[in-house]
Amino acid sequence: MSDTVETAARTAPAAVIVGIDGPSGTGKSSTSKAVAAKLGMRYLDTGAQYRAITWWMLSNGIDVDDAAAVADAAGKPEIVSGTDPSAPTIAVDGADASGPIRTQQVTAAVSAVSAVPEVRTRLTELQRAIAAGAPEGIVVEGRDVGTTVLPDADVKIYLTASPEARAARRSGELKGKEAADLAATQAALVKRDAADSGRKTSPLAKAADAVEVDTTELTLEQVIECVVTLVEEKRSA
Ligand SMILES: Nc1ncnc2c1ncn2[C@@H]1O[C@H](COP(=O)(O)OP(=O)(O)OP(=O)(O)O)[C@@H](O)[C@H]1O
Ligand SMILES: Nc1ccn([C@H]2C[C@H](O)[C@@H](COP(=O)(O)O)O2)c(=O)n1
Repeated sequence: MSDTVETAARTAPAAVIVGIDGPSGTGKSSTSKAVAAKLGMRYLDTGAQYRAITWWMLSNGIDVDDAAAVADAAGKPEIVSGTDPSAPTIAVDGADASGPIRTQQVTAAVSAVSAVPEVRTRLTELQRAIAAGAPEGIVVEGRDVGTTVLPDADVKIYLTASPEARAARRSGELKGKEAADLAATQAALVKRDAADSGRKTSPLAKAADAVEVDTTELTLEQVIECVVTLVEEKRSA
């Protein structure tokens, strides 16, 4: 090995794999993107993949409450995630799906689709392949990353926040009439958490070895700093 190559090998940061899980509105996406961007890592939003497959089911007339029909179709759409944290992308059968996957219709249907084991098997395989192909390291966010997708992740974080704080954050993103209905936002959020935590296959859960961070009283910057510190400690260990 030449001196230059040897020095590079010694100084290059290890390819750390980070899993960030937690309920809706706890700050997973904002934190994961910022941490990945700061540390030169890739970023994967697994929720966007569940939303993408749900959008495809709805667009193709599949009854999302018919688990057998969803299971039969689970292998059909091609889902491609772009993992640049400053411009993450999601495409279904070659079409940009980043807008359509954020509609209320998709949000209301995604828990039913993501409870179907065939859907989870398909997307878990995809997520593992993406993580394995990231030599820079990757921050993967979702609901079951630490427990199921990447149980050997180097750093596992479980974000929480009170339902009131999460609803207020979500309402802040909405405009006009929607923003006024804080109670409805909170109720929808709590309902989705219950469905995600209560499903049989790979429910939303904190991994035994995850670090829990309650973000209720923290600014986003404080949460990012906390996670960056944990990842840097792991990288230099
Ligand atoms: N610690 C925080 N303090 C205040 N606002 C925050 C904090 N963390 C995130 N937010 C804001 O809350 C909103 C939801 O954050 P984000 O989308 O990152 O959550 P999430 O956990 O990924 O949600 P979901 O699972 O529904 O996608 C965003 O508007 C974000 O800017
Ligand atoms: N690893 C994951 C990620 C997401 N889901 C499901 C459950 C969520 O309600 C939905 C949307 O996720 P969000 O965009 O709100 O992060 O996708 C899951 O089951 N497993």
